[in-house]
Amino acid sequence: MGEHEISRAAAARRGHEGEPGRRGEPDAVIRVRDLKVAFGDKVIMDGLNLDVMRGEILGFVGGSGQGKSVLTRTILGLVRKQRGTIEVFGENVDKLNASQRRVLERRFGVMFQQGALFSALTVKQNIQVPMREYLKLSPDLLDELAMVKLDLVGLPADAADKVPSELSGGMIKRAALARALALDPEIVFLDEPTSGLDPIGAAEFDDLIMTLKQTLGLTVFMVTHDLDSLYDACDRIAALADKKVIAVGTLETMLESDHPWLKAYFGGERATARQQSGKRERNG
Ligand SMILES: Nc1ncnc2c1ncn2[C@@H]1O[C@H](COP(=O)(O)OP(=O)(O)OP(=O)(O)O)[C@@H](O)[C@H]1O
Repeated sequence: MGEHEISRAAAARRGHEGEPGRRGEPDAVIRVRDLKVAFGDKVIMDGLNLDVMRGEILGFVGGSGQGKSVLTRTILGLVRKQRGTIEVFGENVDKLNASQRRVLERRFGVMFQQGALFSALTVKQNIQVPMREYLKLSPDLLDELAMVKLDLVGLPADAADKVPSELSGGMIKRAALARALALDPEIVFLDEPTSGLDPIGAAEFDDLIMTLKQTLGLTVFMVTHDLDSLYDACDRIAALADKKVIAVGTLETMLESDHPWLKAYFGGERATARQQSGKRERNG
C-alpha cells in the first residue's frame, strides 16, 4: 500500500471524505457497560459504565490507585475483565477473532506514562516500530512517514536521529505522541501526558492535542491529574471513584457534584484559583 493510499484510508476512516466516520458506527466509539475488573480478591472496578464519543477529548480523573490505568489497559485488551462488555467502534471486543482484533488495534494509538520510548532506538526508529509491525513499506517510505509524524507533533527534523536520552522531557512526550500516531489511529489513549512537564511545556502539549483533534478528527481518551488540561483541553470529563464512573460531563457537571472526592478535587485551593482566574496561569 502506498503512502497516498494509507492517507486516503485513514481519512476515509475518520470521515474526512464526507461521512461521519464509518457507516453504521455509533457516535460512542467506546462503550463500556457493567465492567468488573479484579486482581485476586482486590476489586478495582465494579459496575463501571462509560461512553467515549467520537471526536471528543475526554479527560479521565480519579484518585491515585483508583484504576484509571487499569481501565485503559482493559479497554486495550491488556487486562482481563471479570464481567461486562466493551464495545469499540460498535464491535463487542469479546466477539472479535485474532485478525479482527489486529485490525482494531491499528485504529488505536497509545502513549503510556513517561513516554515509554525504547531507549536504545532513535526517535525515528521508535516511530517506525508500529509501522514495521503492521505495514509492509520500503525503508525509504518508512523514513518519509516518520518525518511526517515528527513534523505533525512539532519536532524538528534533527530530532529524528537522536535517542531519547538526548531529548528534553517535552520532546520525549512529543516523540511518544508521534509514535502513538504512527498508524493514523482514530482513538488516542494518553496516560498523564503532561506529567513532568513545566507549565509552559504542558500548555503547549495541550494545544498540540487540541490541534490534532481538530485537524485529524481524533478521539482522545486522556488520563490526567492536570487541572489546566481539564479546564483548557477537555470537552468532557469522567471521574472514577468507588469503583465506578461517578460523574461524566462538562466541568460544570463536576463542580455541581456532591460527591466528596469531586468536591475535594474541584473545590480545592488550586482548582478554585484556576476557576477564578478564568485562564491558564501557567502561561504566565
Ligand atoms: N497487574 C496488576 N496486578 C495486581 N494489581 C494491580 C495490577 N495493576 C494494577 N493493580 C492495582 O490496581 C489499582 C489501580 O491501579 P491503577 O494504576 O489503574 O491506578 P491509577 O488510578 O491509574 O493511579 P495513578 O493515578 O496513581 O497512576 C492499584 O491498587 C494497583 O496496585
